[in-house]
Parts: sequence; C-alpha cells; structure tokens
Amino acid sequence: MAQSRIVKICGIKSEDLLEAAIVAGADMVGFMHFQRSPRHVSIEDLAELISAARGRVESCVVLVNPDNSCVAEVSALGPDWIQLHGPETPHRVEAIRAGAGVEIMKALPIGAAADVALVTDYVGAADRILLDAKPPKGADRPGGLGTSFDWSLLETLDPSIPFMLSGGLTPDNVAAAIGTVKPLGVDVSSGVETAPGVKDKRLIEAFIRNARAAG
Ligand SMILES: O=C(O)c1ccccc1NCC(=O)[C@H](O)[C@H](O)COP(=O)(O)O
Repeated sequence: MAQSRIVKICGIKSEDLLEAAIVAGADMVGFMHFQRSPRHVSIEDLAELISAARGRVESCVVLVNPDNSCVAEVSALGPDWIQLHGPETPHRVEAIRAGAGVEIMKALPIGAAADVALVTDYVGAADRILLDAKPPKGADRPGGLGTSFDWSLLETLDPSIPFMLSGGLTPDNVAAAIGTVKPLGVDVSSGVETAPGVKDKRLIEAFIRNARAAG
C-alpha cells in the first residue's frame, strides 16, 4: 500500500497548539530553536513539547547551522528528527547525522535551477530532504517567511529523490502544490498563522484536511 503523504506543521510553541495539530491529524510537528525566529522555543520548553509529542506525532527540532554542543543538547531531549535549516554543507550534515543519533532532515533553499542541481549532493547525507523557498537577500532568517517558489523548477529534479515541500503553503494552495509537485510530504508554518508566530487551530485543521483530500 502506498504511504500517505506526510503533513508537518512547523513552528509550534505551545502544548495547546501541539494538541490541536495532533487531533487534526498531523504526522509531524516542528519546534524552532533559533533566537531570531518568532517561533523560537527555549531548551526547557523544547523538552516539554518533545515529551508531550512522544509516541503521538513525530517531533522535529529546527536548527540553523548549529554547533556540536547545540546538537548534543537538543538530541539529548529525544526528538525524532533534527531539521538543519542553515548553510550546512553535505559534509557537515553527515557529521551531525553521525553524532546526533536522530534522523536528520536537510532543508534546501530553492530560487533558481542552480539550486535544484545542488539537491543531489545532499542525498545520502541526510535522511530526508525538505525543499523550501530561497529567502530574499537581507531576510533575517532562512525560513518561515511565507513565500513560495516556482514549483516548475522541480521538473529538472531527479524523480527518484523523495522530498518534502515547503514555502508559502496555505490551506488554499496545498492541494494544488500536491497535485503539481507530488512531494513525499508538505510542511507549513506561516500559512496556518494569523500573525508571525501565532498559529490558528482552524487554519491547521483546514491545511491538514485539504492536504489529505488531495490524496
Ligand atoms: O519558521 C521560522 O521562523 C524559521 C526560521 C529559521 C529557519 C527555519 C524556519 N522555519 C522552518 C520551516 O520548516 C518552515 O515551516 C518552512 O520554512 C516554511 O515556512 P512558511 O513558508 O512560513 O510556511
């Protein structure tokens, strides 16, 4: 039987919203640990959230170019995944994966055909690839900006590479994204918020419902 599409709700900050995502049927939730993010959660809160998620939904801690001590501190909390959302090289991703003892998702920014060509370098270094919109020059963070990229760029991607799609997804466009790109899964943050960092239960429900309906 074909695996159903993975739906990840990223940037959850509270147990209340974690519960809402689980009840709505999320497969994966993301917790940001990056000071400049409006979704940043402290190590103490990460510990609570990861423990509340355990066995109910896969948890993923998003880090940006972390040093070894940060990786060790986060992996000790026992998330299912660490997502690397910075300029980590394939070699650095491999090193983090070898030391962390948890699965590694590598986010890669897509803005042009040349970015798509780089994806292959990360296959084998990470357990999963997440393709996100390339942030505009001067952006203060590398993700969670609510901007999408031209999905047709992915037509040149090796079709044997499984990947999750993110960047500007919303309840209104997720079905079209799935139909066009046919990703392994979809990931959303801004599209289920009413303001940066403020998640909305009804938008989470609508996103998951529409993603499931798209097949
Ligand atoms: O969400 C953030 O603030 C963030 C900051 C720095 C690095 C990554 C970040 N988010 C990671 C994600 O996985 C987001 O879900 C992904 O970038 C898509 O975001 P959006 O376009 O807002 O749906």
